Amino acid sequence: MVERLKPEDRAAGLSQLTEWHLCSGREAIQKSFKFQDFTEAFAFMTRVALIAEKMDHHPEWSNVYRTVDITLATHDVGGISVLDLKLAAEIDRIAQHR
Ligand SMILES: C[C@H](O)[C@H](O)[C@H]1CNC2=NC(N)=NC(=O)C2=N1
Repeated sequence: MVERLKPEDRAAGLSQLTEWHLCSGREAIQKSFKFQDFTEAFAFMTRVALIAEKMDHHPEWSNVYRTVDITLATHDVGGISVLDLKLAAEIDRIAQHR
């Protein structure tokens, strides 16, 4: 079972990511993505969904037109684990190759 990260490890991991923020009032990280249009946003979500399923680690997200808001947390440990940092990095990689 994956472990909940200690604050210092969490901060170190976050500093390696671009524009992911700690949520206020909840141990989770979040980032907002904006695309050219709905089709681009949904194509991105489809790619992320396939990676998430492969990792067995799933985002909380919402989509409004061309914006996708993503929150990552590890429900099994009630906080942030290395899986959230890995998925965030994968999501950024996907967003860059659009
Ligand atoms: C049984 C299964 O491995 C777990 O329920 C997985 C599935 N996807 C998950 N996704 C996220 N974000 N957190 C989890 O704790 C989690 N657990």
